[in-house]
Amino acid sequence: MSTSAAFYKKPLDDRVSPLQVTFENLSYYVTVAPQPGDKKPPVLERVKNTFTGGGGTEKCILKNMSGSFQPGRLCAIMGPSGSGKTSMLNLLSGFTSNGRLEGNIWVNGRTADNSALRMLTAYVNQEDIILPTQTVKEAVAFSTALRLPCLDKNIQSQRCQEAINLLSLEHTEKTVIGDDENKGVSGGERKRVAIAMELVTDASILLLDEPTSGLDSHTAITVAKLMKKIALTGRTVVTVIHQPSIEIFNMFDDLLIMKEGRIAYMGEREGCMPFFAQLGYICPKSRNPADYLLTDVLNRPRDVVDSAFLAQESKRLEKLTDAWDHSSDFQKQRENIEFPVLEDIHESSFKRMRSLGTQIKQLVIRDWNNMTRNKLLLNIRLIQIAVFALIGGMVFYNSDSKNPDVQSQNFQGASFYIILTEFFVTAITVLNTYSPQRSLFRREFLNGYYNIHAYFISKVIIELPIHIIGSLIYSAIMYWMVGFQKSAGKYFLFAAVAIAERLCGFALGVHLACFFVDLALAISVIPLLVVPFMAFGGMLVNPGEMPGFIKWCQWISPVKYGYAALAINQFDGLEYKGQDIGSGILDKLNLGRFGVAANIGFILMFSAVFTIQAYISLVHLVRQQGIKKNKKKSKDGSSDPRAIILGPPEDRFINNLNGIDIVSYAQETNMSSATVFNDEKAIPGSPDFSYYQLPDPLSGNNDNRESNNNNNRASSNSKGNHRVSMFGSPYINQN
Ligand SMILES: Nc1ncnc2c1ncn2[C@@H]1O[C@H](COP(=O)(O)OP(=O)(O)OP(=O)(O)O)[C@@H](O)[C@H]1O
Repeated sequence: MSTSAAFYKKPLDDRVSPLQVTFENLSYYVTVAPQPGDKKPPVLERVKNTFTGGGGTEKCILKNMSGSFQPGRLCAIMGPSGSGKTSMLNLLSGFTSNGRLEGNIWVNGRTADNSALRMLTAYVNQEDIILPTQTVKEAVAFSTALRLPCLDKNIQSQRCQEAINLLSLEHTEKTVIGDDENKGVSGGERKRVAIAMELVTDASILLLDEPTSGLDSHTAITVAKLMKKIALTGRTVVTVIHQPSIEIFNMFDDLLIMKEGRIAYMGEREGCMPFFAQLGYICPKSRNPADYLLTDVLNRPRDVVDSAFLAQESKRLEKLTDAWDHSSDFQKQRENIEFPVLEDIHESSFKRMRSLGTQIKQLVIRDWNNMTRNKLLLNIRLIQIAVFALIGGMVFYNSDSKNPDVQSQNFQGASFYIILTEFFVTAITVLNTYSPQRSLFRREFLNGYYNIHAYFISKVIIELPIHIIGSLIYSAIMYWMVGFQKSAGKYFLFAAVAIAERLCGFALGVHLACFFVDLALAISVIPLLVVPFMAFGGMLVNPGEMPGFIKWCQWISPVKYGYAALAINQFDGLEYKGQDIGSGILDKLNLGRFGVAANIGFILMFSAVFTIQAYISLVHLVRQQGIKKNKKKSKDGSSDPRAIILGPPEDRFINNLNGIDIVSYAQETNMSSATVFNDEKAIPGSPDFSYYQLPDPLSGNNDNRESNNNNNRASSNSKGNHRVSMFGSPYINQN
């Protein structure tokens, strides 16, 4: 019998647990918008779809894929563009956020759902989104501090340095990552930083999407060598690659060749070309096998219009993938699935999230650096505050010296102006700043850097003081220039309203940034809020004179509460030449029965509502929509994906071992230790035998030992149950 585990070697790095990924009948579907020419559903259904977002047609991205990825080996996923390589990697990493999944993915024989896969894998995706203002060392240290399972600070910094050295990034340690506008590290270095950031997690499964794309050939080879080096430590390394050079191609241990969501070949690299040769595709000696496969064998001609020829090509390609399903190499993959590595998965294999306090601390430090290094943005924000205050101050300058009518009009105008600048300008500024960080948040969240609470709280910690200081500067300039009432109490209430409106604008900006995928879309939605908020703001039209059926809208406008608070604050007790003029004006304004403090309270309530909405939008952003959930329960009844992974393998795989000569199986598969059976066939010597140490395949030690005294292993079972143990604690098979 040959099995997948034949590939398995004891890891060289004792931090690594050998994790084998197997998958069976994996199909993945997404819903796409209805295409022109699609049959239209009945009217009622269309109306329902408008609200539910349903109604699209289902598209199959991956079709019935079965196979395995082995620990200690480097596997390349190759295939023409659109063949489903990235989708496959997204499924393996648990990054898939929508669609429907059929089939199973197992890690060491345990069902793994999206969240389990995210905890077990490190994923370097194509975009390698890293905060541009971080230096190389800061980026790697940030990942280490938040994701390395070990808490010891010295070990953390040692591990961070190890990763930097391994990726030859020492000379760029202090260089910023940069972006299109501010040049930082090169494309290849950036790619290597992204790999280092994942490597420090000590994850035993490393997935990379096109890590060599856009790199010169020398750097591409360096990255490929590095992947090989990582695989040799015992990790399972899977990479999507486009058109590798012959040198890189020869570094791969295994290949998964895909065509239109199906497997065209999966197995050892050496077996690939003979497999295709057998189907009549013989690679000329002068050609790079990867080029030959991707251009001559698997590619559908794109520039041909002859429909008969295209139909012929479709048939040819279908035959090719059908041939895989009937091949002996496919049978090997089936055996890998049926007889997986069953080694225990330990807690240490999970990426561990730090405490909330540590997450907040790391995020606050990073955000602070980001803000202070982004000097231009910071300066513009400060200048903006000063300019708006000065313009307002000049337009409404010395209003207290004017006659009562002008004074009243100016105070009302100034109050409205303050609300517009503090509320709407802040909302737009925040939206512009936060919207681009959306994808960074999504990537880091899904990669297990931090949770939503930590992200949220850190943003508030960083932004709150800035907005409060901003409003204080604004109030200090504007209040005295306009000539509002000279009273410390009134000044502080004025500042409190400005702060509350600014916070409300901040919360609205964050909400819009989290809710809309696209910044342009979010900006175009802002007028839809601004105009009604202004119309019902209490200044443009007298609230008492509005038509009854629409009057209530004033109560859902944060502008109205701010305007009312400022107007009441100023007109209350306002005198002209010793005469009270304020009460008359307030009566005419019809601003409602609430006082200044109550109005401030309402503005803060709006801030809280926008904040909650922002939080819900963030949750929505990372929510796993529609993906099949892990319904399986662990043996102790838990449906927690972590408990399932830490528990025993599925009965199916244990049962598959029944009746098999487990000792020769383990020897054949190079396992260093195996087996406890109350089954005479499997037991060398005594029927009470409980543990058998096989020769270590790496040390070449052939001194087989029999032992009865290993307490961690099974002893004979009084009930006569069969016990099977591969590398770990025994699992009882109730026969
Ligand atoms: N969420 C989705 N909605 C609609 N179509 C999708 C979705 N995800 C993937 N696809 C489609 O599935 C196919 C496979 O996409 P995928 O990105 O996995 O291909 P790929 O082999 O990685 O391509 P490339 O080499 O060009 O990156 C493509 O036709 C793509 O348009």
